[in-house]
Amino acid sequence: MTPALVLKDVSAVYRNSPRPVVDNVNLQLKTGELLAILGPSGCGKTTLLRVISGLMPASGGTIELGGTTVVSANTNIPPERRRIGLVPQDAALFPHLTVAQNVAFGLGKHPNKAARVAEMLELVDVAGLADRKPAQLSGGQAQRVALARALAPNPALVLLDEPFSALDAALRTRLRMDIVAILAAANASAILVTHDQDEALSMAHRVAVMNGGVIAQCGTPSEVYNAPTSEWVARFLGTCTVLDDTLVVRPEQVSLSSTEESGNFAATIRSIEFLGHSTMYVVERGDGVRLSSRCLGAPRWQPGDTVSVHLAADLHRLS
Ligand SMILES: Nc1ncnc2c1ncn2[C@@H]1O[C@H](COP(=O)(O)OP(=O)(O)OP(=O)(O)O)[C@@H](O)[C@H]1O
Repeated sequence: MTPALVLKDVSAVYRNSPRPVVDNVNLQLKTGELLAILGPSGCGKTTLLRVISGLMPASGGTIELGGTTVVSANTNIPPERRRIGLVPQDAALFPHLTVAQNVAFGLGKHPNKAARVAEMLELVDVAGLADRKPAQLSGGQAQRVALARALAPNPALVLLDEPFSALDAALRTRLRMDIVAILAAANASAILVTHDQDEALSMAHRVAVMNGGVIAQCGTPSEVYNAPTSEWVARFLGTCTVLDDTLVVRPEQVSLSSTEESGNFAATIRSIEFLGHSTMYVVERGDGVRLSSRCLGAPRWQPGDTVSVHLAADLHRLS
């Protein structure tokens, strides 16, 4: 089956930047797949989206959308002809149009405009808000409408640029699974740009971890989290200690007990952070190496206590 999107050696450079901000990026997206591009601020995520959508020219490489070349050395299809739906950070709905009119906006001379709008509003669960203006919507509702507007023309690709960044933490978590379900129901191929590890790991089929303009690693959420290919990726995806420069130890792989057991080693509790569902401890081995340990429930020890530490058997080794 033809991939929804193929990027081959795509680079991008700003006029005043000394080196490419997107540097030889290679990625493929299957139809119906949700790929997260995850990376720290300034790594080039938004620039990559701008190049894919055609808002910025590539300085090199090729881009194919649904088997059609939209960018190459002698091709640069304009944004409006790429069939890409964009969901920006702040919804960016047209303030003077109603919800229904916003969703209808990109439909042009669609034969069943009203029915398509109704179908999209139903899909994102805002059917009762069709006649409201954007100012009368909550942040979460506005993002749903922005997604409906992006999906309405049946785009080849949906780009979501930090779509939850303006929302509070509780709403953000709730909306994540809704958006995944909506994209799946529409069989949409989508790229989600985020700097939030939890968001990328929980929502995407695959995660491309980006750093300094390059894709440091691309894989399933479990591959990038459990089998990082570099110390940088390991650390970016969550708390860890790297033992002997090679062994990646995550807090959930470190268990503590009060009784000595064979294979365990002794350590001293240095700090405690109660997180409600779990407690994060920092423990220090005799040689001064510190490890984080996540244990379910409330704190059982105090700073200064000696505990017996057990490491999981399946620690990942960096090659
Ligand atoms: N118009 C511009 N001119 C010159 N440099 C720019 C321009 N826009 C962005 N940059 C630089 O390009 C780099 C990548 O920026 P980009 O916005 O793509 O990163 P990002 O990963 O999306 O960051 P964030 O998560 O903070 O939005 C940064 O170093 C930024 O300063």
